[in-house]
Amino acid sequence: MATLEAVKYSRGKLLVLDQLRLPHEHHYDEVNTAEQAFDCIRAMRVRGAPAIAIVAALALAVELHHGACKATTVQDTISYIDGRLDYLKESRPTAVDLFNAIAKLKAAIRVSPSSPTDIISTFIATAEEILRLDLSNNTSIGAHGADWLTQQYNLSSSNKISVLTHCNTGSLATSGHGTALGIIRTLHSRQLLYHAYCTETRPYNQGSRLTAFELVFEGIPSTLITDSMAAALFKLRRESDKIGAVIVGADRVARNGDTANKIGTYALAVLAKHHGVKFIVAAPTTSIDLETESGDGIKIEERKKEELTQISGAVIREDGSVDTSRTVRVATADQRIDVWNPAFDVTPAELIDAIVTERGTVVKGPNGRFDFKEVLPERWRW
Ligand SMILES: CSC[C@@H](O)[C@@H](O)C(=O)COP(=O)(O)O
Repeated sequence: MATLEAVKYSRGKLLVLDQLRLPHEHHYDEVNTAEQAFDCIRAMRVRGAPAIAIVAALALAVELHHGACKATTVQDTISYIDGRLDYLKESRPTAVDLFNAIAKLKAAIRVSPSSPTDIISTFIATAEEILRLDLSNNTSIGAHGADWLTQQYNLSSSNKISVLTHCNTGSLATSGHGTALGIIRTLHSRQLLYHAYCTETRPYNQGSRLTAFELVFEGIPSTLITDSMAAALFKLRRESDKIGAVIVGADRVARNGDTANKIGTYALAVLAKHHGVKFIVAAPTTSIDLETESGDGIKIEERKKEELTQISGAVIREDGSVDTSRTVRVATADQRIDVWNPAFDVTPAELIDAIVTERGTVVKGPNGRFDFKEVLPERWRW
């Protein structure tokens, strides 16, 4: 079955799905410059840690492919690209995939650059590799996560698991398949999934607008709840509803395993601990930040108050059907109220049971700490 694509790319052309219009409208914007990519990321027309990095890298690749860089020397070409990457780095502050992609691109163009053309070709090839790798990484995360859960719960087609997920970590947040949602997809394809629950994910509703849409699109048995219903869900003891695991993504995993993810993740981890439910983070190694010791060092993005005080959606006709041609924005609170709107929170490593990467599942060692040496030998430094 075809899957949803956040980006469509061929050399020299990048199309980005406008996620603000989902689930009612499927509209792709052409993104040709770093400025357009910056705007697309900042406005959250594309969102999700891996997808942000992919759009930034590919937009600059498109710009370079069309001759935007007029530099005639190796040094000036490198400076031009560095400047464009530094600009893109400012688009959103919490997800580390973009920063890791920028570091990779900057390093690649410095390996024996012989001419401006050579540097530009290397840049484009590296940006395209970031896209390719993300897709294969997600498939591996799905397999490792499903393997780990199978082993923990002795899963089989007659002993399936129900899970809860938060925010959107699927095809729309990545190059395809997804991270946490990738594990859910793999469980489903292996006939090991009883039911997937997804939270609405207030205030931006990535769960109800995007994850619910992906789950329905894929035909995965699923139910939407508000964020505030999670504790009640964990308490249910009906076989079909018993949640075996919470599976979430990550915007940044610090060196000690503390994980920044969509606001509300921390609350779910506390609830999961209380109810004895396993809490799993699914993230490619591009989301791991070894330079940041703990969650205290992660910058948390704060977003505008209108995300809490207003909401937009398609018009419902008298007969209950949805008129996708018209969207309206409505006020849901007194517009003068002060608002605190952190987009992410940090779940302490002590509340996380496993971190699933494309290179395997990391659990705490006998010292009670996560250790990413095994999955990131090339980046690991004491
Ligand atoms: C796969 S990214 C991790 C997600 O759980 C989530 O936090 C996310 O998609 C990022 O949020 P967003 O603010 O929508 O860009």
